[in-house]
Amino acid sequence: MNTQIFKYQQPFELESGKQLLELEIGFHTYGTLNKQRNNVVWVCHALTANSDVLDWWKGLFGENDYFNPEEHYIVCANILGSTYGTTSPLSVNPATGLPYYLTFPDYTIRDIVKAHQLLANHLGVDSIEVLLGGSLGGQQALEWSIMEPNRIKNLVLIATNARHSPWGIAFNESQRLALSADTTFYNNTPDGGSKGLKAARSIALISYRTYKTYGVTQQEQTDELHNYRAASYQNYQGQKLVNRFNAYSYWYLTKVMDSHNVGRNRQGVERALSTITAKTLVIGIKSDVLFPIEEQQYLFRQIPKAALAEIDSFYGHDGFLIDTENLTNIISSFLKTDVKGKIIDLQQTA
Ligand SMILES: CC(=O)SCCNC(=O)CCNC(=O)[C@H](O)C(C)(C)COP(=O)(O)OP(=O)(O)OC[C@H]1O[C@@H](n2cnc3c(N)ncnc32)[C@H](O)[C@@H]1OP(=O)(O)O
Ligand SMILES: N[C@@H](CCO)C(=O)O
Repeated sequence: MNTQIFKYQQPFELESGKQLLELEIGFHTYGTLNKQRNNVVWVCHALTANSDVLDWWKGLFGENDYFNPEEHYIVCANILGSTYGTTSPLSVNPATGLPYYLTFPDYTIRDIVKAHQLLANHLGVDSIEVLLGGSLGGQQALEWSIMEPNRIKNLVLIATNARHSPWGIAFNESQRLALSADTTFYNNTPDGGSKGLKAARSIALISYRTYKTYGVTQQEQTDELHNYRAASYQNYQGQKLVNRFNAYSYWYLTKVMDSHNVGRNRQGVERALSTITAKTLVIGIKSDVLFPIEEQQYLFRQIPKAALAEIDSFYGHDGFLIDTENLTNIISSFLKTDVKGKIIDLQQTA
């Protein structure tokens, strides 16, 4: 299915006080909005995905999956600064007639959500039955539920946090060091910084997997002193991202992740989380080293109507994209549950 484009032809004000003169948002919808307007499932995607959620979240989203276009009106929008249809550092700045590259303004998770609110208004989506996202997508979903509590009925937060951690920022900064060490990053060409991007993805991947994942999938079969499998894997994965992404979007998106702090200008994180009215399911992955389980346990304790599920995944953080059978079991039982009190501890239902 092709990406649709929503054009917002007015200045778009950012949290920083800066503005984009024009905004385009790439998005996908599947299914139809029903008469009661209560079948909207809105997906917030993570760092490098796109709006075609039926393509990258198979097993949870699809014709024969729990979230399907037959029953649901599924919406997913590409995030600000990404490369799949939404205004990004590779877009032309109307003020100069040239691509932004590193003159793209800094922005935050709140700006991404604000853009998606414009799209929701445009689509006539005034109530979201289920808002969900993992990782950076979960950060957006959490922000949205605080910015517009009345629009969100059910909230599903997977492998995410309330404020990006010093550990997470350190990983992101290490990736930006890799990007900026590649002098072609300053060439201002669409493929500038490709070698840096390859290194950055390699660094990031270590935080998305675990010691055990590598031990099982990349174990050497011989005593050779060259061509280690783990080394080949890092190169392969780095190049795979270079082939479908760009260094400038990656630079800005890592900075966006660093900015995540639901407590900013809201009298702190706990106060902000206490204002969420959606029935909320928090899912944590026990093997996640980037967004450790303590971060989801914290969300569970602070959000008023919250349930918690902790899952085992062989993959670590990226388990949120891969372990869809587990997610389906947990999310479907949560949505059937009537939350009356503060605590529903689903733990692992599957
Ligand atoms: C066109 C687009 O826009 S696609 C956008 C969709 N992307 C997203 O949604 C982003 C989120 N997705 C992801 O991060 C990933 O795709 C995940 C986490 C879902 C899955 O990761 P994968 O890379 O598929 O899994 P995994 O870590 O097991 O790696 C398997 C790949 O590594 C290759 N590989 C494994 N070991 C090695 C090795 N030692 N040396 C070289 N290559 C290796 C495999 O052949 C396989 O290659 P393939 O992807 O070409 O089939
Ligand atoms: N693997 C994810 C990032 C982890 O949240 C992505 O590339 O979007």
